[in-house]
Amino acid sequence: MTTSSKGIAVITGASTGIGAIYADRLARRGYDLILVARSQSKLDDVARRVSDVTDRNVQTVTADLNNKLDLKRIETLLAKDAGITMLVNNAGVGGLVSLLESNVDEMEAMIDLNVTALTRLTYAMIPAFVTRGGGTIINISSAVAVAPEILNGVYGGTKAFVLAFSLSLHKELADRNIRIQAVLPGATATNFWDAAGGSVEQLPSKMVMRGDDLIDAALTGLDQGELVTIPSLPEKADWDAYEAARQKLIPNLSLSTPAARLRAAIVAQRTQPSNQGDRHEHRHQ
Ligand SMILES: NC(=O)C1=CN([C@@H]2O[C@H](COP(=O)(O)OP(=O)(O)OC[C@H]3O[C@@H](n4cnc5c(N)ncnc54)[C@H](OP(=O)(O)O)[C@@H]3O)[C@@H](O)[C@H]2O)C=CC1
Ligand SMILES: N[C@@H](C=O)C(=O)O
Repeated sequence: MTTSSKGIAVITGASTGIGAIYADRLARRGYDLILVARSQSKLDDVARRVSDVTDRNVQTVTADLNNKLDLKRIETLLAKDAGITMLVNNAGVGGLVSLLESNVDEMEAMIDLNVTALTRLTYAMIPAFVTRGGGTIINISSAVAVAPEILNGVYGGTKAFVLAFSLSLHKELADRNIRIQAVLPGATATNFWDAAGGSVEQLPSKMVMRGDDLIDAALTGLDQGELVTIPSLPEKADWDAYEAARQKLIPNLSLSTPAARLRAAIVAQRTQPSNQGDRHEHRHQ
């Protein structure tokens, strides 16, 4: 077991699933841990298991990140505890059904957790990392960040936010010795599916990754310096090509004139005699 500490990793959503496996793997890599979730008993189980195997210091903090006061408590912890060197923004919930089948209040709660809590925790963490000269943030996004057609659209939107936010953080903070990684898991065998009202059993097994494989691949991506890690993607070149296509758009996303492909139609509309019929109808309504 590693004896020298790499500092403290704070993992949100560490009571089950992906977060609990991060706890195990990061402790084995020499991190002490602060584990955050709502369920104290599940956090205690994870903490006991991990500290038995690794001898690392593992603390637990119960917090509902949908609750403003609880969230503020975790923000304060991140800002104040000088031992923290890593934040894993993992807590999240999903949705599996379409707009017409889903409830807008549940969608709002999902945005509060997947987007607002993650954003506020990052805002609390970054200035502390800047002051201390560095740190690492791992943001758990999802494959649906780039494939929002697959599950519930609000869920995909929240995970697209996590990806976009991570790309921006990387650009802003690379020269501050702050590492950012966005992880985009595909379907992973955790409680996520039941919590979202479905079942992972309904998916073809060849699409579903084991949690330990997912986290080991994601941490290997981190070791290899990846900004974005899609654990199942066979060819990194495919992501690089996607990213290169996006970068190619950037110089043309804000220009003073409409594109030529649209201009001809605009000119035609503007040179047509004004639509007197419509105005006439309108006047007599
Ligand atoms: N499983 C999958 O197929 C995929 C998952 N992901 C993402 O991975 C992340 C982890 O999910 P996963 O491990 O699969 O699912 P789980 O349901 O197993 O874990 C979710 C974790 O988040 C915690 N959590 C949920 N709501 C809150 C809350 N309001 N406040 C604090 N903690 C909360 C849960 O703990 P507690 O209930 O104790 O609060 C639990 O520890 C999520 O962000 C998810 O979107 C991304 C792609 C695929
Ligand atoms: N990424 C998974 C969920 O978030 C999926 O692709 O099913």
